[in-house]
Amino acid sequence: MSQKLCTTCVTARAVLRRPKTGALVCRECFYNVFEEEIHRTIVDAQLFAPGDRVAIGASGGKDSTVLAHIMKTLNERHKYGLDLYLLSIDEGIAGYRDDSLDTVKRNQQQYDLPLKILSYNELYGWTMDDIVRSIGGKNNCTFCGVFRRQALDRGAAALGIDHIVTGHNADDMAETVLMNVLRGDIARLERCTEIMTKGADSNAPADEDAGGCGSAGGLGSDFAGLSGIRRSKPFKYAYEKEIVMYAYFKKLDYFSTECSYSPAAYRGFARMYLRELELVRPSAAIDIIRSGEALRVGSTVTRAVQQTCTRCGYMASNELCKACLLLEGLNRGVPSLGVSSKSHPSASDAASGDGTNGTEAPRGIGRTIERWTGIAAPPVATPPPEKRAPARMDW
Ligand SMILES: Nc1ncnc2c1ncn2[C@@H]1O[C@H](COP(=O)(O)OP(=O)(O)OP(=O)(O)O)[C@@H](O)[C@H]1O
Repeated sequence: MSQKLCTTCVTARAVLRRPKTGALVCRECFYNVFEEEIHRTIVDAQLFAPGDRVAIGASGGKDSTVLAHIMKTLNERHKYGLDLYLLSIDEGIAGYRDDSLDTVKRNQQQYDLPLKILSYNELYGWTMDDIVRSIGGKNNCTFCGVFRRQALDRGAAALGIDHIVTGHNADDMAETVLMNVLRGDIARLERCTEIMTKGADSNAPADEDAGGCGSAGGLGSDFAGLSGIRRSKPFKYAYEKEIVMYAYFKKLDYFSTECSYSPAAYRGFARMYLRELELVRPSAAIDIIRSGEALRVGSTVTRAVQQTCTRCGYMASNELCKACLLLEGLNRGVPSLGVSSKSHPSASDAASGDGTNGTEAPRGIGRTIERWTGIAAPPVATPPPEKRAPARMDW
């Protein structure tokens, strides 16, 4: 196969078989087609308007690193006229997020984008390490997903940004559809394939739609305006494998270690199921997304009525938003408060809600790409030496 020509340019040697289409392509044609598919997604969904201030949710992982690279590339190439920023949340997980944030700081230099980092500690007075010490290893992803969502909203609002893009990809979307089907969450199923949401997050776990906070540390009730923050997923139709290949061939600098608190989440089962489906039907992820998009939910299905959190003023499905409830439980030493919700998924589900438990690029990525494509991978790119330059906080 390695001697075959690219089926697009019919000139250069093919270096990979696209997982999405099965087409043999050379490196340049792969970059081109991958980037232009994202551009098409953005244009078709009318995600942006000139002058928009857009924050890229940057975790340092493969998806958001490729997203930052592509958003910058397309913004310049197609003159979107966007003001781009990197927005990172430091959950306070020693040995994981501190290392991935080092990657984001390098990305900030590489892409020359302003970076804002907000930490759980400064927002809530708790790091994830503190939370796990307090509650143990079981429900921590619920806290993390809910708090991250709020932290991203808060960071964006503080910067006058009304649009956050995240690196959720086609595999994430398809898994979410499957999970909502499997647990019978019809109301969420209706919304989970939307490319853009405003306020409530269709992927959010439990009552995470509420975002919000109720920090004993006194975040106050300054959530006015946050309900207007848009979230979108330009990688909605991009296959995770192709994102990894793009990062690999472009030698992008990303962090590929799994979160130390990542449990055997329910999403993991959906992911395994999707992988098996793809063996017999490579288009399974896109087909599942399309099915989700075409679904119309009957009027008899009960949908949560959106309210305002009486404590912090943010959107909620109950008197208190989920974040306020969780924080209340932590501060009162009753961490189970707000974790179990009859009508909502378990804590392990929550790991997936904000995309907090996505599949990382496996180690030995060269070997993996070889397995996926059947083509010998080039030598592994070593990340550039760490520069340790201070992050630019020029908001
Ligand atoms: N700590 C964070 N700070 C900012 N954005 C985040 C953070 N964690 C996740 N995100 C956003 O949510 C998306 C999905 O996150 P998830 O945890 O599922 O990771 P992933 O699928 O491995 O993505 P990535 O490879 O970008 O880490 C990320 O691509 C990123 O845009």
